[in-house]
Parts: sequence; structure tokens; C-alpha cells
Amino acid sequence: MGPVWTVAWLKSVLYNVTQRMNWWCRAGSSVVGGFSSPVMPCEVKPRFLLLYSSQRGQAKSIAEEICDQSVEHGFVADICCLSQGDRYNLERETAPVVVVVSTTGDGDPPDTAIKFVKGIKTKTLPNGHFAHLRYALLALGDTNYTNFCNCGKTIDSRLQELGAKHFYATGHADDGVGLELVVDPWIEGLWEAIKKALADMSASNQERPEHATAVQNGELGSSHKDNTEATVKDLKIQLLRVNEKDQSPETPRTAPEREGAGSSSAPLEPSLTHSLPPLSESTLNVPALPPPYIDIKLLDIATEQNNDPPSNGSFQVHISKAAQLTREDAVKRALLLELDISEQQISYQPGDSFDVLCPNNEDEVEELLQRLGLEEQKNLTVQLQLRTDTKKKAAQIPSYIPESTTLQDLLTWCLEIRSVPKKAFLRALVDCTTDAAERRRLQELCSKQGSADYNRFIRDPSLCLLDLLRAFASCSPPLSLLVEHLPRLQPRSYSAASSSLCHPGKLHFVFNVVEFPACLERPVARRGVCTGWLSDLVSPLLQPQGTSEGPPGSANAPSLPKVFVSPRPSTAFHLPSDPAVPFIMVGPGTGVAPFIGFLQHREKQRQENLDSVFGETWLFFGCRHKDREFLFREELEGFVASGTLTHLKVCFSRDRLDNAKPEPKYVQDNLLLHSQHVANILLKQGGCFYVCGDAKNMAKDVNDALTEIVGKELQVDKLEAMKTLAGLREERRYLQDIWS
Ligand SMILES: Cc1cc2nc3c(=O)[nH]c(=O)nc-3n(C[C@H](O)[C@H](O)[C@H](O)COP(=O)(O)O)c2cc1C
Repeated sequence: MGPVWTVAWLKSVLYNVTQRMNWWCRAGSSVVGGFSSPVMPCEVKPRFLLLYSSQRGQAKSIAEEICDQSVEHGFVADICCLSQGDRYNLERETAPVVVVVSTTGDGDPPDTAIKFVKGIKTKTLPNGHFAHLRYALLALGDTNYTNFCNCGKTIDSRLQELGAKHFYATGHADDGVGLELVVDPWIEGLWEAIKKALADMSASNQERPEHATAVQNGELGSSHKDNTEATVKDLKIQLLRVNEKDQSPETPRTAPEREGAGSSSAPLEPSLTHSLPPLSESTLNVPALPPPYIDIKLLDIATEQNNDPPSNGSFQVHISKAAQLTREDAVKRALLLELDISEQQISYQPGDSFDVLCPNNEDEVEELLQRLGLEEQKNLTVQLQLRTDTKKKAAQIPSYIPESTTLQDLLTWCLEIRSVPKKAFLRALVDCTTDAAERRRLQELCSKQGSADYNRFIRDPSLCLLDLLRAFASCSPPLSLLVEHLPRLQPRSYSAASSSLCHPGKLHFVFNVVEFPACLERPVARRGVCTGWLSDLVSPLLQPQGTSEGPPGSANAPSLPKVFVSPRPSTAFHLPSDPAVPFIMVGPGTGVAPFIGFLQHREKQRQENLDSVFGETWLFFGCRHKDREFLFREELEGFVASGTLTHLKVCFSRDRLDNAKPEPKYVQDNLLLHSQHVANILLKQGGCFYVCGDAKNMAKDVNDALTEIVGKELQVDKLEAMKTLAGLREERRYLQDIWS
């Protein structure tokens, strides 16, 4: 130590260091050391704040994963949901902040982020409001939606405007291709970045930065800023690489040549259970074993077997009618159900959705119980406890599992047994597998090197746990592992396909019965969890006429099935408040559902307000075959006849007539055919444009068609046209209710 080092200076350094202990170590950790010993005790761990907001649990579980991993990287993460505003204070935060946030609806924040987003958007906040903040953001989204990662992007840009700085490049993870493609490398690079951010923040807060940083963390060296920038750059490169699907340097693009495949008994192609060189010979980087945190006891105490779900805030209603809207030879079977909501306090507007609580498939639950060797115990009561020795940070018993539930109910109503197992789950399954070849293959599938195989054999065919247990016979996980790794069974959302003005006390909805055909990885075909269940539930109501059962309500009618539902009001997908505003609806297939509600509503309004002015209405509908799946044909033609629907434009993608003049095949073709009218309504008459249906193809193609129409009309290039559409979205005149 040089001669200029005085006691006063040392005191001041220690004061700073002690101050910083507020964020440097976990609350309750002791600060050891005196003036003669300015070195921190080695168990003191640097802290960072970890905020998340999730609509369906993925952002939450990624945040929890980060939290768990933080321990092994020598950090302490204070994890909270964005809605827990009383548990964090960004205005005073001096530690690095990590935010994981998803997007829902039409580019909207998850429910738990709404208040936060509103708060940071407050116009009166000065530019430097968050100048002290260093943060990293992981945004989850799906490129099938128009507003990809909009919530993350909004938070990001607003934090930047308010002066906060990145310490690590933002990750935009795409659920459309697999979140892990971005999430895994993002988390991998996070630790080094946090270290550097801590050093950087510490340095900029110190009178003698180099020295004080060294005092606090011997590992952290010089040129922190440069290092941080390098990390951000590196990450960008890394993210680019993983986005170039299957082209990561570690992962071969194609299976190796057959000659290289070894002996004649060796498989010629890789499969779910077999790999080929180089993967089969490669050294693997597998994720760390997720720390177990739940103990389960099965108790022989009386718990009523419940055929109903835990029904927090939802309403039990009867299904009063069911009808099949498609012909038997249609590729997809569409059903219309009517719910009797007259006894409940449920109100809705056309455009709103509602959630249906559905159970897992009975046979699958049964098979799972058998496979776990628990079929004899299915009526026992499940008691969950946190393991006292768990290393998992912020471990909690999942709040969605009721305190008293039978094993069968747990698997039926609480866990999404159809979810695609994550790599961490695969990693945990390795330790429950006895056969060496199977263990190796599971390790490969969760490894960095086996990423392409994971996507090809697990994610793309949407395999579930049961599929894996069928394929890996020696794998026998304990029940606790399922509770730790399977997400919550989510309710399924449907758009209302009726107006309560037209059908008081009733609510209609429409769906296709989803089919997953058998494939190599999944030899058993299956149906969608909810649509398959609903279809079975209402099959007695769908008896063809002439059979012995009478209509609903009659003495020999089948009893009406019941379901639990809860309303999900839409923020903006509603009829224009001014009836004079013209609008265009695009809804092929079951995407027509909300527009049936719109038109029923409008029809009633017209009947009741004869003197009012009503704007033009256009509906673009499409399906495969006119005779097989033209949903609501009669009702739509009725709306045209009454003048409620001014223009009905339909197209049939598989009814191609030879020698006939080319007909539009898809809704977007029809839009282009009527581009002049579309442009007029949108750009000259201040009208609205609604799209409902499949996000993956249709909504994108419709958006492209609209861009072309706007570009042509305004004589501007594509970028300008896209800006105009973004403006329309902002004004809530271009609205989507889409799903993938
Ligand atoms: C109903 C619904 C609406 C969605 N809307 C969007 C969207 O507008 N933009 C987007 O990028 N992703 C959207 N997504 C995709 C989710 O952000 C993505 O699946 C994410 O991983 C979900 O994370 P969470 O489970 O934490 O909510 C939507 C997903 C659903 C189910």
C-alpha cells in the first residue's frame, strides 16, 4: 500500500463498501471485517434483482431457472413478479436488474405487468429517471403474432428513454420455433455479464474504483467497460447463430452418411431413441441437474374424489346445445356449443373470449398412473411438502395444486401432462433411467450438442412425457418430478360466437376438434386436450335425428353436460363504438366466430335503431370446400339479405374448377381483389379492420396483403406502408384475435 493510503481514505472506502452491502449481499448476511481487514468474507454473494411477468407460466419458469442457476454461479437473485411492487423499488435499485417478460393478447403485457408498464409510461417521468439502472431483458413472444415480443420491446425502449442502460443484449425468444433457441444461450452468457455489470457499477460508484472493486470481488479485473461491450457483442453473435436454425457450429446440419453408421444392426437414421455419430460419440454439455424441491406423501385419508376442477373464480354452466357445423367428409370437424349462462353473473360483448377449464384425457392419466406404478394409489390424498434440504431458490409448492387432492385429480386437473418436456426435465429424467443406452440418449437430447435432435424428435412433433416414457422403458420418474417439471394445466380460450342481444342468457362458441395424427415418434394418434374432451362430452347431444333420444329438455333427453368457464374480456376487439364507422372482418374457418357475434349484435342494433346510420360491413371468409365446411352459411346469407352484412366475400381453397377463370384461393387473395374498397375504408373513411384465426399463416399473409394494398394506394414503399399499418394498430383500427 502506498504512502497516500490514509486511515481516513480507508474509512471512506469501507463506508462505501458497507453501503453497497445492501445490494451486494443477501438481507440478513453478516458483514464481517474491520478497519484493519477490508476484505469481504467469501460467503458474501453479490445480489441482483430478477423481475418477471408471465401470462401462462413460461416467463415465470425461466425466471425461476435463472434464480436456481444463480446459486451455482455465486449470485443471489431476489426474484419477484412485476406485480409485486411492494417487494422492489427500481427508483432506488443499485444492483443489476434482470427482467423476463412475455407478451399476450395482441401485443399486450401479461396481466401482472399492466400496472408496471403503465407506471413507466407515465409522461411526467424525467429522461434520467432510471439513469442509475443497469438491466438485461429477456422478452418472450411468438413470431406468428404481428407484435412480436411487444411487451418486452415496450419495456426495453421505455427504460432506455428513461436513461437505464443495458448491461447485456436483450434476448427475443420465439415460442414459434422454440424459446430455448434464444433462452439457453442467453442465460449461459448472463453470468459473465452480471459479473461485469457489478464490477462496472461498483467502479463507477467508487472514489477509487479499481481498488474498491478489488476489495469487493477479487475476481473482477480491469477494463470492465470494454468487457461488457464485448459480452453484448458476443451475445448478439451467439443469438444470431442460434437463430440460424440447425446451423450452430456444434450441431451437424444433416445426419451423417450411411456408410458411417457402423455395423449392420445400427440404425441408419437417427430417431427419438437412437443417435448417430458424431452426436453419439460426442462429449456432451448437459444442463445442471435441477435441484429437487418437493416431497410427496400419499395418504390414505378420505379425500373426496372430485370430477370437477379446482374452480377459482370460474362458473359452472350447462352446455345446452351442440351442433356439428361441418359435413362428415370435411378434413376438420367443427362444433358449435351453446352454454346456458342465464343463472350466472356472466356478461360479455361480441369480441370477448372466455376460458374453459378442461381435464387431461382419462386414458392418458390412467396410462401415466400405470407407468409410474401408482394405479393402486390413485385415490389416495396427495400431500406436498417442500424438501428441507432443497437447493432451489425461492422454492414453492405450486399454488394451483389444492391442499387436499387425490392423485388422480392431481394428474387430471392440475398438471399439463401434454406439455412438451423441457430440457431441464429431460436432464432430471436421466437420473431416473437405468438402461445405459437410454440414459445416454436422454443426455444427448438435453445437451447443447443434441439441440437439433431435441427439436426434431421432441419439440416439432409435440411429444409429451407419456410419449417419452413409452419410448424409454427403463425411465421411472417419481411423482415429485412431475409436479416439479410439468406446468400448470391451462384453461383453453375461445371467442364468443354470439351476441347476448340476440341470445340472452346464452353464449356460443365454435372450435375444430384438433387431431394429432400418429407419427414415427408418437405411434398413437391423439386429439386436442380440450377439444377432444368437449367433443366426447357433447356427443350425446349430437345424436342424429330419428334416434330414440328426444330434444334437450324432453323426458328422454340426455342430461346436459356441465363445464367450468370464466370470462376473458377483450381490451379492444369490439365493434366500433360509433355504428357509422365502416369495418372489414377477415375470419376464415373458425376465425369467423367473433364476427358472428358482431353481426348478430349489429342486426339487433339496426332493428332497434331504425333512424341511425350504420357503416358498411365486409366479411372475408374462406374454407376448403363450399359444401363441407362453409360455417354459418345460412346465417351469413341471412345477414346479407337483411343488409346487416354489406359484402360477403368467400373463397374455397380446394374447390378448384378446371377451365374456370382463376378464383381467389385464400382470404388474402380476395382482399387484394378488393383492394380499392379495403383501402378506401381504412385510409379514407376511418374504418376498422379485424382479423381472427390462425396466426401462423393466415394472419401473416393478410398482413402482407394489407401492406401491399396500403403501399399501392398511398404510392409508398413497403416500409412506409408498414408504418401506416403500425399507426392503424396504435389507433386500435387494425385489430387481431389470433392463435397459433
Ligand atoms: C393468447 C396469446 C396471445 C399471444 N400474443 C402474442 C403477441 O401478440 N406477440 C408475441 O410476440 N407473442 C404472443 N404470444 C406468445 C407468447 O408471448 C409466448 O408463447 C410466450 O412464451 C408465453 O409466455 P408466458 O407463458 O410466460 O406467458 C401469445 C400467446 C398467447 C397464448
